[in-house]
Amino acid sequence: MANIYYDEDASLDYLKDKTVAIIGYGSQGHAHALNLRDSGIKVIVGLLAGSRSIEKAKAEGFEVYTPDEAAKRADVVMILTPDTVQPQLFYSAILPNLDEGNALAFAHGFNIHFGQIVPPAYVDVFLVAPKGPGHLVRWMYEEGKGVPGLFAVYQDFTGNAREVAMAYAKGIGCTRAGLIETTFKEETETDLFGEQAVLCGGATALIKAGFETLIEAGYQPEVAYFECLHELKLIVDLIYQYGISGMRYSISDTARYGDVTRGKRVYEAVKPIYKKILEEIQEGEFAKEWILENVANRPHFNALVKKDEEHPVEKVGKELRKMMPWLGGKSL
Ligand SMILES: NC(=O)C1=CN([C@@H]2O[C@H](COP(=O)(O)OP(=O)(O)OC[C@H]3O[C@@H](n4cnc5c(N)ncnc54)[C@H](OP(=O)(O)O)[C@@H]3O)[C@@H](O)[C@H]2O)C=CC1
Ligand SMILES: CC[C@](O)(C(C)=O)C(=O)O
Ligand SMILES: [Mg+2]
Ligand SMILES: [Mg+2]
Repeated sequence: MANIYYDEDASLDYLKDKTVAIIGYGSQGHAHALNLRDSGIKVIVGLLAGSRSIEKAKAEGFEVYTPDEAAKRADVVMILTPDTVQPQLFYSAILPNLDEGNALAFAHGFNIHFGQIVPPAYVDVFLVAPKGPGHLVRWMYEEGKGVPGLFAVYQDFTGNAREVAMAYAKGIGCTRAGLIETTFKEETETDLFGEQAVLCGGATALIKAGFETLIEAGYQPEVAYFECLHELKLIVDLIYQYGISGMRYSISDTARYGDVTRGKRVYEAVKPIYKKILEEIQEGEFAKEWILENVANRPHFNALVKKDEEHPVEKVGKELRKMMPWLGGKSL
């Protein structure tokens, strides 16, 4: 079993008297910056001139510099821009401003693992990857809770990289929920697999396939929405809180029987596809495709996202969610 680290295992002292530069102020960027600051760490933000997020970061009380200036002023530089723009940003603005003994940090191992960023030997290199979307990293921290996370050290120049990484993870709230040590390879491959096959790609595929099946058979779209999308959250909440067996305790035995027998068929259909998706990740095929898609300005990606934005499940959902004011929540 993996060692799992909690608050008492990590010390914020390793970030005391250090300045952390958060480069990028999006989903993860705003959450790391705010949580670290609330944990008593000095944080500055690095954003390109003209960046849309400058106003937000300033309004939330941060000193905002250009990425090169932020890197120059910092001891720890955490890169939280989209993965595909990180190499260009790293070589143009960050690398020239890294001093000996600084730390270069990531929330995902993609660019190091796939060789898109090659760090200099005179810095520490680590990752702290929360296992949750950035907005939840912030909201849960504010509620005194945390999102679990992984950390890995790729390069330990100072001899303290591991302790600094764990301090960083504590500062953003991961050690409240559980922090696991990993490698850049394991984090990168499992994270890509999870988001493609299960969490995002897999879940949305199940929703769309279920919704379409019911609509095509003549059932009302609103009924299909409640059945295949809305209730999924309620079922997953039970699994999240009580495990699969706990969820099965709350559902009817008719549902339980359908779950274990029909679910098995879905499982058998999906498992070989999952293996193929994982292989494409491990062999760098997915990384190459995604990097080249960006070089071409994302034509395939944009077309697929647009098609899904126009899916009837989105149209129905928009209307039905208006009738549930408690879903308003905080804005993303
Ligand atoms: N999203 C998530 O929850 C998770 C993300 N990660 C990892 O965290 C990292 C950050 O991801 P995420 O938070 O989604 O990123 P976002 O897409 O939310 O980052 C947006 C920020 O990056 C800035 N930015 C966009 N393009 C550039 C550019 N070309 N040069 C400089 N800055 C730019 C944006 O500026 P502007 O405001 O001008 O657009 C904005 O401040 C990635 O490595 C990702 O894999 C890891 C775990 C979960
Ligand atoms: C599930 C998607 C994710 O890996 C995440 C929020 O953890 C991401 O890259 O955004
Ligand atoms: Mg992830
Ligand atoms: Mg990811």
